[in-house]
Amino acid sequence: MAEIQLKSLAHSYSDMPESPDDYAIRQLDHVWHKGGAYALLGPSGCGKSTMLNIISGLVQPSEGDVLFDGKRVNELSPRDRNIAQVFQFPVIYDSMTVYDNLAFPLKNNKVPASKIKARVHEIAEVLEIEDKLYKKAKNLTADEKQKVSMGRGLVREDVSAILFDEPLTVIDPQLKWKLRRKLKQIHEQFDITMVYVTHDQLEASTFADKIAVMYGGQIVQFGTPTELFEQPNHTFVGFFIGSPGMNLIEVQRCPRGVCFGGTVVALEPWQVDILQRTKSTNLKIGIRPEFIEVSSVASDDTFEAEVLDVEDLGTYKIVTVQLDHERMKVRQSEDFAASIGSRVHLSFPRQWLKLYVDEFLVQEQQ
Ligand SMILES: Nc1ncnc2c1ncn2[C@@H]1O[C@H](COP(=O)(O)OP(=O)(O)OP(=O)(O)O)[C@@H](O)[C@H]1O
Repeated sequence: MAEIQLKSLAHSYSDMPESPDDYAIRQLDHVWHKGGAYALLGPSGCGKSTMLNIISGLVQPSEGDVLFDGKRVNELSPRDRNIAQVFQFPVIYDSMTVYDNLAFPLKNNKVPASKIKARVHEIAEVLEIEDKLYKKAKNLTADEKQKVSMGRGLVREDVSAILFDEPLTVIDPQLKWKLRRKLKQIHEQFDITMVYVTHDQLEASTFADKIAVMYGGQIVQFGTPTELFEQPNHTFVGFFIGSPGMNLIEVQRCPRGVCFGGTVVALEPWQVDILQRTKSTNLKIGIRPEFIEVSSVASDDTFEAEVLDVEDLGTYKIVTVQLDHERMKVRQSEDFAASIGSRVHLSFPRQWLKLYVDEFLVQEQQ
């Protein structure tokens, strides 16, 4: 097990990158700590697989260093890095039995036969495939095959880390949840550094203690699921995490706050202070649907809006409102009764109203 550090890392698939857009990974520093359960979450094409392949050694980064426990491994082959990688599709030998598939990485490493037997049985038990051990792999279902693929990664006790690249893509939706729980349990039992790539926020937050959100070749936030929800560092995190995502509104500077259309939103003095010191005109405010308060009566700090739509999701409602020329989503309890076309009064609790300059969160200096 190792701490994996990425230092000034960048990667371009082009031989002659000319602009930041030519990079699949833009320069970043990051540490995956020893024994952590991490998810790497982001949309298609943001650079997740590239990052995993750089860690495992399948791809050589064009710039920067990969360090395992402080030692540079850029020149080491994937095999010498001792990384196990589980891909979207099972990588197993169909003609071999499940037992031989699991034993293979250990035989390769010259582990004594008695040790191999004990370890293969231990892993098969954890993955609940003990009764399949002496079956040919080709006779297994897709999810059983993927379990064997995972088992081949888990069976080696000397691995630095296990990297999962969307490992549940081929798995039946009902089994996905079970396998995710299994992986989490395995992590707790074996205490291995695990990095799990996915574009599914639910998958990321059920597996990982901390999630790295990737966007445009950068890690825009690394935090717990709660931190990503309550304090999105970047507009993309606000938009991508949550269902529906954060309401984001383009705004201009106004005395004591910001405005859009004819609406003026007051901000905290420290936010106004920072606004006055920045030149950027790329300004947004963000608030999650869960944090907007709705009332039928107006008060000093409320904004009048029209109800455009009410979507009943069984245990709660998602209400679409129009404030000025902006549409916003608001999450309300089941007993929300205002009808479409009626007027409601919104308030934005200050602690949940975020200000973004150039897409990044403006934070109070401690
Ligand atoms: N071998 C390659 N040669 C050239 N460009 C590549 C190669 N592999 C990936 N890319 C490009 O690098 C960028 C990042 O791709 P990558 O596969 O790392 O993203 P991803 O987040 O894993 O996407 P997905 O979820 O679709 O697998 C994309 O623009 C992609 O087109």
